[in-house]
Amino acid sequence: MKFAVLGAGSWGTALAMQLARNGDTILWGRDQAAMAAMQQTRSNERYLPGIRFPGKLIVEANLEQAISHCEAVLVVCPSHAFGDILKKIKPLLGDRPLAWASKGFEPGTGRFLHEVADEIIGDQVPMALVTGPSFAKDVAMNKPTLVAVASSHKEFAKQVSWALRSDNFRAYISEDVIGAELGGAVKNVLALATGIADGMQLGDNTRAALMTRGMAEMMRLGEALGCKPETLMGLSGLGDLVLTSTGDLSRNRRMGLALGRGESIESAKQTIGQVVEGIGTTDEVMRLAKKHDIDMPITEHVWKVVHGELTTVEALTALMGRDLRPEFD
Ligand SMILES: NC(=O)C1=CN([C@@H]2O[C@H](COP(=O)(O)OP(=O)(O)OC[C@H]3O[C@@H](n4cnc5c(N)ncnc54)[C@H](OP(=O)(O)O)[C@@H]3O)[C@@H](O)[C@H]2O)C=CC1
Ligand SMILES: O=C(CO)COP(=O)(O)O
Repeated sequence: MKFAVLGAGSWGTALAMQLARNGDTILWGRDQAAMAAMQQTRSNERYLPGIRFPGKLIVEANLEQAISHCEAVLVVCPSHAFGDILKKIKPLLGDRPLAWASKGFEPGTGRFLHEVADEIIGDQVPMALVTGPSFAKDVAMNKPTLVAVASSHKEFAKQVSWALRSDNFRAYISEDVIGAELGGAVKNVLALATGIADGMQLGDNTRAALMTRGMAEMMRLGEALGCKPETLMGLSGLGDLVLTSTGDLSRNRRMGLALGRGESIESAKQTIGQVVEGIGTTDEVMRLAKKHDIDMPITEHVWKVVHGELTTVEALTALMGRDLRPEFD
């Protein structure tokens, strides 16, 4: 199946490279000059410097051309741009199936990306999402990686997983779309939390505690939303939480590290220079937690730090001072 990958940031480029290890794959990005440079150097020097594209990766700066020459579309943009891109491609899509690999919620509404896709594209075509513990750089460098492909269309999920499959890449399929999306979003907030703790040099015990109790928050919210617990304990939940809470390639973790050292969000954003989904996701997870009356203290205190209501030290003191309770309710 020939994919057009829409979004030529680090993850779109890495996924296009992975697909191109198996066959012709189109990579589209909105920046004409950047796409011309990619075609010339056969690499994405801005986001993945020094890593050369496979021969079967086709660089395309024209959106209509990209879609008309593909059999399926994979959208890999930041979550805030997801709805806009879908509106743009809807008239071009025809009966081509649609996948995405963005992680997060629609800003301002807290809607899952599959809800946004359902509203804009409807049941016109099969849809799937790719998620799980996968740093773009490692995938681009062909390091062994496992992801999950979630879809209510089992056949399309299988097609996506086969298109991605290689000696160093495996994609497991799942039918739990909400669970897969929830894990990939909430872990961004928890990567901020563990990053903050590490930036404050609180030590290994604190990181383990935040990951474990953060996982409990994810499970509580997941239960309220009807997710399968095993999805959250799998690649798209726990797997991605471990990766982004411990791996310094994570932009969310690096944002947390900066906040923990006392830097501002704006200055950390400048230094990171790429999308940090967790800042917006914190708002949307809090919105969901309130709507479903779920206690998510770590998320709540990350929210308070991000919004300047508490310093990192005050947030730590408040979390450590909570009433004692059973580990499992
Ligand atoms: N990087 C990673 O390791 C992983 C990322 N993800 C997820 O993938 C998504 C994309 O992240 P990533 O590629 O890393 O982000 P980057 O910051 O590396 O790149 C973002 C890309 O999106 C493009 N973009 C931004 N707004 C629009 C728009 N309105 N229309 C079209 N393109 C747009 C940017 O274009 P321009 O360069 O012109 O600004 C840029 O190419 C995020 O949701 C992220 O959480 C998931 C798994 C792994
Ligand atoms: O989702 C990711 C890896 O699975 C990337 O995480 P960051 O967005 O924190 O870099």
